[in-house]
Amino acid sequence: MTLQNPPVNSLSLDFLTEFCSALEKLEMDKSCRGVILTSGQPKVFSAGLDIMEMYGKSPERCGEFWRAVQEMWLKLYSSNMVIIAAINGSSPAGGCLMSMTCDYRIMADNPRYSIGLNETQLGIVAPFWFKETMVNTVGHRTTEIALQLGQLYSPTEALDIGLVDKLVPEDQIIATATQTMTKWLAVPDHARQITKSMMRKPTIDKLMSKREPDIQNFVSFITKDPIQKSLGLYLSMLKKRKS
Ligand SMILES: CCCCCCCC/C=C\C=C\CC(=O)SCCNC(=O)CCNC(=O)[C@H](O)C(C)(C)COP(=O)(O)OP(=O)(O)OC[C@H]1O[C@@H](n2cnc3c(N)ncnc32)[C@H](O)[C@@H]1OP(=O)(O)O
Repeated sequence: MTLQNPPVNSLSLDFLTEFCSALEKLEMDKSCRGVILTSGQPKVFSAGLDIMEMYGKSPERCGEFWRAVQEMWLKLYSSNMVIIAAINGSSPAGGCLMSMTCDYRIMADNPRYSIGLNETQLGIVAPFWFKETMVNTVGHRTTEIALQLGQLYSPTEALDIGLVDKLVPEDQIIATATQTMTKWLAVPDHARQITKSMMRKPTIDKLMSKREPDIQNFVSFITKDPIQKSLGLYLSMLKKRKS
């Protein structure tokens, strides 16, 4: 699957809806046992959640957006398929979350790229299921530091902490992902799928049982004046940096 939402693959409501529907089709297709997730945009895997979906929007619209974010996470994290992330660009916040739901992460070895959950840098807080996905990936202590600082890691740093599994030159990323997929698909599906589910079920069940309160929490948090102000400042910083 190639992410195509120019310029930076930000995760808008429309894009998330289309992504989930495409993933669901593959999940139901018995001939499809694995997916390589990559970006069709230069330099960026995904810029994370579309900040415009959280800025100046009605509570109803924010709720609808958050449900779509939850759905994307649930579909990816609980997929029966082998999902390999071929991270061919920067992957902050929601982009990092998306990468962490995959079974294996291969990143392009380019020091200009970065990956991490940088929410606190925007004045927002990564929700419990973002946090737990990271704990499940890199452990508790590393997550505590990463989340409080809103740390973005270079590919080499990400490899050191286990946030990604392998670095390769960018032009070898799909070939390496394909070789890796062959290895993963050599394991009998049922045994691998049950094992994956055993590892991830507690985190998935927790969000499933708290979906509505999590949406309400998000809406009441994101629509608060100081949070809107922080997002506005961050957006203007992004635009200024460009000029
Ligand atoms: C008490 C507990 C309560 C819990 C409540 C839960 C609350 C949780 C809430 C939210 C969680 C959010 C998670 C997120 O994912 S937030 C998004 C964070 N993303 C970022 O910080 C990334 C920002 N972008 C960048 O750093 C760069 O754009 C980069 C991805 C590195 C690409 O750089 P470059 O190639 O140089 O491109 P530009 O910066 O020039 O960007 C091009 C245009 O795209 C716009 N842009 C960039 N990112 C986003 C985005 N995430 N959303 C919307 N728009 C984005 C950028 O402004 C440029 O626009 P323009 O061309 O109009 O200037």
